[in-house]
Amino acid sequence: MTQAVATQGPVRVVGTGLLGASVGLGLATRGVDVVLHDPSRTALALARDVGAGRPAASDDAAPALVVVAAPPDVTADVVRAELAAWPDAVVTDVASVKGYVLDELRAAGADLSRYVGSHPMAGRERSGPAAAVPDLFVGRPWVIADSGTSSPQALLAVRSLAVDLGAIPVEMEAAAHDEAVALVSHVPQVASSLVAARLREASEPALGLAGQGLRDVTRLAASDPALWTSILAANAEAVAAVLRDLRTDLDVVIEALDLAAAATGPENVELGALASIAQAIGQGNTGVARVPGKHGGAARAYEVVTALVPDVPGELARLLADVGDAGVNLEDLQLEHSAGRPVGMASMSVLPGRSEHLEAELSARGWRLVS
Ligand SMILES: NC(=O)C1=CN([C@@H]2O[C@H](COP(=O)(O)OP(=O)(O)OC[C@H]3O[C@@H](n4cnc5c(N)ncnc54)[C@H](O)[C@@H]3O)[C@@H](O)[C@H]2O)C=CC1
Ligand SMILES: O=C(O)C(=O)Cc1ccc(O)cc1
Repeated sequence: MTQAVATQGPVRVVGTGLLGASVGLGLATRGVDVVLHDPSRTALALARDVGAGRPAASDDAAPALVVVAAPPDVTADVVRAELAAWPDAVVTDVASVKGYVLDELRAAGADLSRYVGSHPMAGRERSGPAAAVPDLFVGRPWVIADSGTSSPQALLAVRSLAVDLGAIPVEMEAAAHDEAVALVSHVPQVASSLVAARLREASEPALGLAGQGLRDVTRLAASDPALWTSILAANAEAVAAVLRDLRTDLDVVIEALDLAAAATGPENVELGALASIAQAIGQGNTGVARVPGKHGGAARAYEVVTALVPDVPGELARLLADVGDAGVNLEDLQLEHSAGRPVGMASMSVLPGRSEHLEAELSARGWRLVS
């Protein structure tokens, strides 16, 4: 049985890569008629194959809604062409930058009453339709950016799209959106890439020491360079402003480290240098505590129970079943593989006060715990 949705088909998805195919797949799964278009014949055929919809044909009914999911640098041109081709359709785009697209549309004199910018804050490090998933947007914020003259009907259509795909609509002006994503998405991407780039010539023994910390910091570094160049260039001013502040902070730490390196011991380090290092780390503590946790609420302090999991099929499932049998709800789970060892570490976050009970239950079932 398909869920009841408010979105009216046909929905036309233009650009059938990761985002477009995920939108198509999510809608098609919920019973909405989706037609697809992409200049890449392979991307189009792959999107069809993953179930994102059917390729557009000349005798198709006019779409009620068009979703443009092309790279940011071509988005405004594509939105403009779609507004012109379908005079009764609402057109939205999912580009990661909103001001740039809106400015170009305004300059071109597009009909902005039928256009609403949007941005689902959900993605993956992989591109293309083969990486599409129908539930990509579930529980994620989806920014709705009024063009300034978007009609209430257009705003409602895009809001419904977000809700039908399981996302949480968040209304925000384009400029405020761009400053926000510079800080929470675009600069983290640059930082992750730059840290990972330092590893290019690392020796094998050095890499063998890598733990979850490096994996956490470099996860985004696997992203597509072409797409991210387009995103960063379209949000250049806001991203560069945050990077300048980051450079100032980096310079303070480098200077303090140079002073520490020049001293013969901690007591001889020039006054204030160690405090600068502690302050940088401490300010990071303050910042990370502000990152919203699961379900969009404030970050919660969980207790963590870590178990060793033999690298054998079925062992992780057995561990999770034992956690369930112990009557404990997992709030989060992280897996770490030790390089060259046939064992992994499963770090399970549980609500405060539940770790002692879980540890006792897992020990009784023969699990080795790491304290
Ligand atoms: N990848 C991510 O995690 C997220 C990406 N976005 C935004 O979604 C949009 C699409 O990104 P992805 O799906 O990740 O990229 P992708 O590379 O997987 O797909 C982009 C698709 O656009 C097509 N395309 C290129 N030029 C086109 C044109 N002129 N007209 C129509 N289609 C064209 C390409 O053939 C390709 O199939 C971008 O604007 C990006 O900023 C938004 C949220 C998350
Ligand atoms: O993986 C993550 O944490 C992301 O932040 C993914 C992402 C990438 C690009 C966007 O425009 C929005 C979301």
